[in-house]
Amino acid sequence: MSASATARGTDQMILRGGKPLSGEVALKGAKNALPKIMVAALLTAERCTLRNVSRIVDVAIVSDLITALGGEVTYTSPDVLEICAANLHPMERSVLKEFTGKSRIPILTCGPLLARFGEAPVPSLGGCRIGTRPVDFHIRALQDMGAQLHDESGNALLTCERLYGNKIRLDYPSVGATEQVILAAVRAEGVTELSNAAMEPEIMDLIMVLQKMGAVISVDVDRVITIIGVKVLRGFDHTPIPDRLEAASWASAAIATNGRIFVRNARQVDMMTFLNRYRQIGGDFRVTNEGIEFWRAGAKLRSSALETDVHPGFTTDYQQPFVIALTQAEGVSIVHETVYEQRFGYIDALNRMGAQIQLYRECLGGLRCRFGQRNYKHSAVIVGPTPLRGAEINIPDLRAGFSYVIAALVAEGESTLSNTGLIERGYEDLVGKLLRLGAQIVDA
Ligand SMILES: CC(=O)N[C@H]1[C@@H](OP(=O)(O)OP(=O)(O)OC[C@H]2O[C@@H](n3ccc(=O)[nH]c3=O)[C@H](O)[C@@H]2O)O[C@H](CO)[C@@H](O)[C@@H]1O
Ligand SMILES: C=C(OP(=O)(O)O)C(=O)O
Repeated sequence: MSASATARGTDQMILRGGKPLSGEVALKGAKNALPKIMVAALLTAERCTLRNVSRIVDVAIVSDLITALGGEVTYTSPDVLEICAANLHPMERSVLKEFTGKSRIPILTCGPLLARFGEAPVPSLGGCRIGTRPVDFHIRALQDMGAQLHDESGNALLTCERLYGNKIRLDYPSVGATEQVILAAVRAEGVTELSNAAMEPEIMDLIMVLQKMGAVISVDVDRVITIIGVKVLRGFDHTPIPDRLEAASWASAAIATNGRIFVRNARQVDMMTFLNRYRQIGGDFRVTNEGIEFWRAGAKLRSSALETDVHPGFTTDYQQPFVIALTQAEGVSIVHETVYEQRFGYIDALNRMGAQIQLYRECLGGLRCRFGQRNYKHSAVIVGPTPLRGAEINIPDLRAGFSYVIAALVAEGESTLSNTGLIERGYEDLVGKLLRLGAQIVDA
């Protein structure tokens, strides 16, 4: 967050609504790809280069983690990062403690650390508080590959002589657990066949990197990924895929504020499901070789019924910003959140701003969901269009934070958002981008 825009406090932003956002923003490497690719660099002693690196907090956390493990992390230009993990050492308890609760990434070091040192402590993770987010699939998969779990006075430690390939099936296509298995299997002995794997574009990007490093990985039909372990991996030079989640956030901002935003570097192939839904509710877009431009097709937006799902479904991380657009749509919209049990914690504040959103415990959709009949309010019914008015809001998580920014820009009057630092986990230079799009930030 730039110093000027946060003049009211280090973690606060005051926005005045009522003006459409118009102009251009450019995407850099994806939040959900970059940090995992940085972890892949721990699998080799050779130098690795990452380009178009976004200066988001989650990248800074992983840079610090790699440094604390003895790796070298250097920016050779503002967005080019070099990593060399030649002098890596096992994770000490103090390092584990320092990175507890900071992001989702530290657990992905388990595979590389087991491969290099035969031991890896199991970190407690951070990330958005949108559900319980256990790591049981990660641990079970590593155990299936030969790791042993020890619980030393509450500190879980994995050890192994070496990891072995195995047939592993995930109970649910978890992104993190899929990445865990891939990162562990590339240097395991033998073949690993992972079924019910997640297939998100960011996972495919990680696989591209590992293939550049010398790994042998095939992506088969029906969510099966096969990895043949190799003894040595080499360095890589890679430009991660652009952030489709940020692209969808700006697209939602464009139609909610009735503006027009060109998102440079946005890729149609990663966003097809989102683009279809965008068009259904009355958004339009133009795809060019340089990116995608987003705007409203007509004066009014239309309501919709949708369910979040694993890729290629409607990604859960699109959900919160999109809901703000739905508050401006004519009629009744339904959103069934099937990935996280508690991703509607941000709704109360929107209702205070004038939105009419009711939450339900029932599954309001056709998908078989793990949260039905379990007391989680995971379906939302949105009645629109509703004018919004400014409010004081505390940001609970990353995407909720961006959705409140959009709501504040739609609203009449001023809104004070606090805890804006959380947004920096996934959006680089948010204030600069907002200002260039014409947002009215008080005191910026
Ligand atoms: C840093 C990163 O890439 N974060 C993304 C990643 O999170 P993350 O990798 O944490 O999300 P997962 O795909 O693992 O989680 C999906 C669901 O599986 C459950 N689960 C997961 C693992 C496990 O061991 N046990 C278990 O029950 C979770 O509680 C959740 O309900 O994928 C999510 C789903 O697309 C996105 O919302 C996050 O932005
Ligand atoms: C849920 C998200 O992130 P994380 O998994 O890092 O908490 C997100 O990016 O929307």
